[in-house]
Amino acid sequence: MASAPIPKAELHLHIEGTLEPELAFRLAGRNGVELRYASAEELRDAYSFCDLQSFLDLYYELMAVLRTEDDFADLARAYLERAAAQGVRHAEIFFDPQAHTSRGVPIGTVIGGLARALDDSEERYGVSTALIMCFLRDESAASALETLEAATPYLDRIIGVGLDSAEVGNPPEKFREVYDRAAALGLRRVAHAGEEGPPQYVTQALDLLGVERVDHGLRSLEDPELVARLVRDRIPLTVCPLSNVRLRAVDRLEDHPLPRMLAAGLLVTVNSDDPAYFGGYADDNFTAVRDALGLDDETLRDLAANSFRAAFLDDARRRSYLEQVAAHEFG
Ligand code: HPA
Ligand SMILES: [Zn+2]
Repeated sequence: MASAPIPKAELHLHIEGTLEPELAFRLAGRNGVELRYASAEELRDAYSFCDLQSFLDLYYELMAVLRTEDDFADLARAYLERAAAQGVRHAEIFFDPQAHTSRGVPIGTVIGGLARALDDSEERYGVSTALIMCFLRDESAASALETLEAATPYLDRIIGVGLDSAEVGNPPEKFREVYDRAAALGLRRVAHAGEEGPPQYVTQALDLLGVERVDHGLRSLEDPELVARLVRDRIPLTVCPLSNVRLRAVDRLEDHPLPRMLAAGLLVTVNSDDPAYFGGYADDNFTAVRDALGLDDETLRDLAANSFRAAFLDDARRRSYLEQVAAHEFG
């Protein structure tokens, strides 16, 4: 029998990116939303991307099926069930409120639905959770501030803020004020940087936004001083290998810089980003890098341990999860 997947935390996961074509069709039917695809198979066939923007276009289009609290709860439950089967014990989940409020779905509907699924996640799936609210960087700073204000009644449900969507031309400095405000509210801070954007965006995210973790961060490797800083300050990078190949940040998985990042001493984690679109959930990403890059068991154990080292967990929980990683037996 194949051994169980290694216990891991997932720290870079967009809940809207877990919308599988079959669920999209089910929700479209329930809500009377027309999709411009005849079937789930036809939709799946459209999942071929040449860059981040070509993916984002479809990602935002399909969100039209998400309308009610039940929709968001069903979406999150479907993810948590799959994640648990892939060894995920802790998930820090991104969501994009502006992608819903701009369609007339109130932020309370989004957070209420997600919270319902997360509330019994430990009991049902054995997965502890947290929510990270992301701002769309191709929207204005004023819109991000309004979104943070609209979220104030729900801050007990939100552990931190993030920054996602179209990166190039939307540098971190644009969001300085909203990140200052988030920090004042006691929120943790992360941001996508260095996925398609230059290493200067990673430096800005650290210097101007005060991020504790960098999402993607691949292009940091172009700046040796930045790499030295990330190593010295133990800033985690949440790397998403299958996403990088599908969005052409990396040509082939065999060419992925993950081994170079590990060799440089970076605190790297492996995550699925938008698994419904990129061909795999958390353990699928672990297996894919193992096979393509020839990673040995102890490297996989280190990656899994890094995921808990980089998570927003209290010390007792972190220790308990790290013990599970240390005790894992590979098949
Ligand atoms: O990988 C991503 N990058 C930027 N924005 C996103 N929104 C969902 N996934 C992503
Ligand atoms: Zn992402």
